[in-house]
Amino acid sequence: MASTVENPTNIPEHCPGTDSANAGKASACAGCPNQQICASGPAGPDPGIQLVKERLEQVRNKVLVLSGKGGVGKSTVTAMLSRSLAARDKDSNVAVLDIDICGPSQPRVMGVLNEQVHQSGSGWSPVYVDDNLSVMSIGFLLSSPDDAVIWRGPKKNGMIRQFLSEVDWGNLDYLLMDTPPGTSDEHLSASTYLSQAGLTGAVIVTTPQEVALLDVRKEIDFCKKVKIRVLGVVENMSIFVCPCCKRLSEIFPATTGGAKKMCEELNVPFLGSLPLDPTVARYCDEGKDFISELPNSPVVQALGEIVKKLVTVCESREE
Ligand SMILES: Nc1ncnc2c1ncn2[C@@H]1O[C@H](COP(=O)(O)OP(=O)(O)OP(=O)(O)O)[C@@H](O)[C@H]1O
Repeated sequence: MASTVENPTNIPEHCPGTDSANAGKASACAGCPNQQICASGPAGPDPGIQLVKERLEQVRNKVLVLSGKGGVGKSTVTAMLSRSLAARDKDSNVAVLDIDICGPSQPRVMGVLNEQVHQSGSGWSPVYVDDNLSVMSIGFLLSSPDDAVIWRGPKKNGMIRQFLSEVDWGNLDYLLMDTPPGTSDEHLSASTYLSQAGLTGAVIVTTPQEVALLDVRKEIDFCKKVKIRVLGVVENMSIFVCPCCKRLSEIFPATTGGAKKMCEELNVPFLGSLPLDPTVARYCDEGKDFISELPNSPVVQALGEIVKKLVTVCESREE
C-alpha cells in the first residue's frame, strides 16, 4: 500500500488498509512487500494523501466524472470531453485516469487497447493517444482485456492510491477521472486521496429519464457530503436524430423535465445535452477519434459548447 509497492498485484486481497489499527499486523499482511512499513507507521491519516498532493501539484484541473446509473455513457463522455479539450488547444495537456477498476473502458474507447504502461525512475508513464492526450487504466496492467478484476475495497483503494501518486503525468491542464457508476469504494478512495490535492470538482453524466435522474440526485448529495464541488451535469443520449429521415425521437423520454430542470431545482450548473448518435457508439467501440473525423456531427457541435462551459466553470475557481 505504500509508495514503494512495485507491483499492484502484490497487494493482498484482504489488505486492512494503511489507516487501520491492524495495518501490517493482520493475517492477510503476511508476505506483503509493505508489511513492515505498514506495521511501523502510525495509524493515522494515510501518508498517500500527501504523496498524491505532491504528485498532482502540476495538474491544474482535477475533475471526477460521475454517474448515478451504469450505462448512461459516462466513459464515453469522459473520452469525448478529453478529446475535445485536447483538440481545442494543442498547447494544453489533457489526461484520462480510468479508476473504474472492475470495468475499465478507456483503453478501448481511446483506441489504445493493446498498449502497456512502462515504469521509469519518475513513475509509471501513461499511454499517449496524442501528443497532448494521455491515458492510464488498470486495463493496461491486465494480461488480457477479458480478465476479470474481482477485488475488495482495500485492494481497489491501494490501486487508486498508486494511480494517483505514481503516474508521471508531467504538466497537465486537465486530468479527467472516469469512475464506476454510483458511490462506491472507488469514489471514497478517490475523494480521500484527492482531499489535499485540490480537486476541482465533479462532472455528472446522466440520461434524461427520471430513473437515471433519481440516482443523479443521490450523486449530488454524495458530492455535498464529501465536499466535492459539482461542476455541472451533462445529459447524454437526450435525443435521437434518425440518420435516414432526420426525425427527432426521445429514446429516453424526459418525463420530469430532464437534467436541465433538475439542475435548476438543485442549483447546480447544467453543461448541456448530447444527442444519441449510433456513429458515436461505433467510433467509440473502434477507438476512433470522431471529433477530428466528424467535426460537423451534432454530437461534436454540442460537445464544443459543453467543453466551453466546463472550462469557464473550472477557471472560475482559479481566480
Ligand atoms: N451519445 C451517444 N450516442 C450513442 N451511443 C452512446 C452515446 N453515449 C454512449 N453511448 C454508448 O452507450 C454505451 C454505454 O456507454 P458507456 O460505456 O460510456 O457507459 P458508462 O456509463 O460508462 O457505463 P458503466 O459505467 O456502467 O460502465 C456504449 O456502447 C457507448 O458507445
